[in-house]
Amino acid sequence: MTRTPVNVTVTGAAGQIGYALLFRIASGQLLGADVPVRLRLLEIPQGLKAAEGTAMELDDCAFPLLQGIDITDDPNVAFDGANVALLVGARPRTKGMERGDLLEANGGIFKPQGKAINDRAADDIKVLVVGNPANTNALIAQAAAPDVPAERFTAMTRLDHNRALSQLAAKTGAPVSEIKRLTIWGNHSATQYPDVFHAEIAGKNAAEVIDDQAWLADTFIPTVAKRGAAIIEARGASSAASAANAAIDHIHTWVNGTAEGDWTSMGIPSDGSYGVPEGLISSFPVTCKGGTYEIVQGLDVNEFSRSRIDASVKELEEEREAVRGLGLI
Ligand SMILES: NC(=O)C1=CN([C@@H]2O[C@H](COP(=O)(O)OP(=O)(O)OC[C@H]3O[C@@H](n4cnc5c(N)ncnc54)[C@H](O)[C@@H]3O)[C@@H](O)[C@H]2O)C=CC1
Ligand SMILES: O=C([O-])CC(=O)C(=O)O
Repeated sequence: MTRTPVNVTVTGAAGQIGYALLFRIASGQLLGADVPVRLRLLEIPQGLKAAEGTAMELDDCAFPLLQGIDITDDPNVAFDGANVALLVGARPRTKGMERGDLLEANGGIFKPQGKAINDRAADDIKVLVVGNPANTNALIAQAAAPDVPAERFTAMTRLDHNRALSQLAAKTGAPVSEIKRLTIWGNHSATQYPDVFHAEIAGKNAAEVIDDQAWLADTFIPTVAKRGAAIIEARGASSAASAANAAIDHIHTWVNGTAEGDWTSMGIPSDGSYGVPEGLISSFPVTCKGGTYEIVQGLDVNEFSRSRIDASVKELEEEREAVRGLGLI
């Protein structure tokens, strides 16, 4: 194999998403079946031993594309020459923790990681933040990386997008492959807005095919928005394999493009489109081509959608104010 390997850094590598993610990256599902990769695993000191165990298992798979694995607790080493960074490791909310405490604890993780990306990553670095609160953690990392183009910092709403596709398929009986142009707007939180008004099911407008406004408002939207909590309730642990799958989808689409006539959802820095204040990392409908993305423009936003997008964006603004108040951005 003559092609230079792509350096993929994964933080929180010893966690449950990491375990579901690394084998798929090493097998070629992230970047393509002909793209060799070198993995850089970042963990906190207590996680290093488990990460070493995972690396042993990766070795035991004898993946032809895997050109090396480095394990470290130093962000400057982990992000050195990184082309793709998956920021998965985060401080989970624990009992009695206030929202401000959570943002502050995550600031302690994402600010130094953003700085290390700024100082060490390759010029073509693409960053996906998975660790919650993903949109605001992405904002913190981005603010600490002033030399990296702002649009390289993205947050994951692809899991929400995939959840919404699946719910629509179950409701209408259409295969997932026939559902296009769905959008998740806003924050990766319970305020997110899964929008079907521009979606198509087998070429027909999804809202018209469903023709059930009450189901959309009272079943579909809350089911998608609260799916993460429902999984935690059922599994006793948060989504891991589906989150890893969505992370693979997010980067794969960003690098390889969206299909003609379709789009996806990504948390990206707003350029002010659709009234979302500039700079907020909010989910939008995007098309990807040649390793870049663009917000889909010109969609009509009806009153029902407007109020829901505004509510989620308001939450993002509050999170931004909170981290600003903490001096994190
Ligand atoms: N955006 C999304 O759609 C989703 C986001 N998530 C979020 O993803 C995150 C990870 O989830 P899990 O893997 O299930 O958690 P986990 O707790 O199993 O693993 C997290 C790992 O991160 C490591 N870690 C903590 N601080 C770190 C640091 N500073 N540097 C490097 N590693 C660090 C921990 O040692 C641990 O191994 C959580 O914040 C979760 O809420 C989960 C599902 C979906
Ligand atoms: O709340 C969590 O940790 C899990 C999460 O983001 C999701 O499943 O969407």
